[in-house]
Amino acid sequence: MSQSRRLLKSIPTRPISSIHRPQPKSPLPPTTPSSTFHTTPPRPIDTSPPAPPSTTTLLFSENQPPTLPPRAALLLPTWHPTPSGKGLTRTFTFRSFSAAWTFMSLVAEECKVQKHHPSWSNAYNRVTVEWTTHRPEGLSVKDVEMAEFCDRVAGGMGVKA
Ligand SMILES: C[C@H](O)[C@H](O)[C@H]1CNC2=NC(N)=NC(=O)C2=N1
Repeated sequence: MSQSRRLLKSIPTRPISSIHRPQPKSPLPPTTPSSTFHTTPPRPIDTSPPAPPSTTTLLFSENQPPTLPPRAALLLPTWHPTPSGKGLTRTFTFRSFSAAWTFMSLVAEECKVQKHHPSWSNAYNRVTVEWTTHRPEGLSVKDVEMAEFCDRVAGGMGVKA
C-alpha cells in the first residue's frame, strides 16, 4: 500500500450528516408560533396616488401692509412657498450661462440698494432664487418686491421658464 493510501485509511470516515456544524446565529428572535401572536393586524398598503405638491400657506412677517397677501398671491403661479411657508422660491431658466450670470448681476445690484439678499444657486443656465425675511421672520414686503424685481429683469431678458 502506498503511503498516501495508508494516510487516507487512518482518517476515520463519518457520514457528512453526523458532522456538527454550528448554526449561523439569526439576528431575529426565535419565531413564535403564529397562534400566540397578539399584535395589531398589518395596515393595508396605501395605493392612493401621491399627494400633489404642497400648497403651503404663506407665513408673513408681523406688521406687513394688508395689501401684501393679495400681492404675494399674484406671484404664486411662478413662485412657490418654501416648505416653512416663510419664503418664496422660483427657478429661472435662461438661454445660456451668460444670461443667467447677467440676471444675477442685475439682481445683486438691487440687493445692495434694498439691503435685502436672496438665498440662491446657479447651475449653468438655471438660477434658483429664494426670498425670506429673517427679522421679523416670515415673508415681508421686501421679499415680494424683490421677487417682482426678479420677474421684471428675467422678463426683459427673455427667460425660458
Ligand atoms: C441689517 C440688514 O439690513 C439685515 O440683516 C438684512 C440683510 N439682508 C437680508 N436679506 C434677507 N433676505 N432677509 C433679511 O432679513 C435680511 N436682513
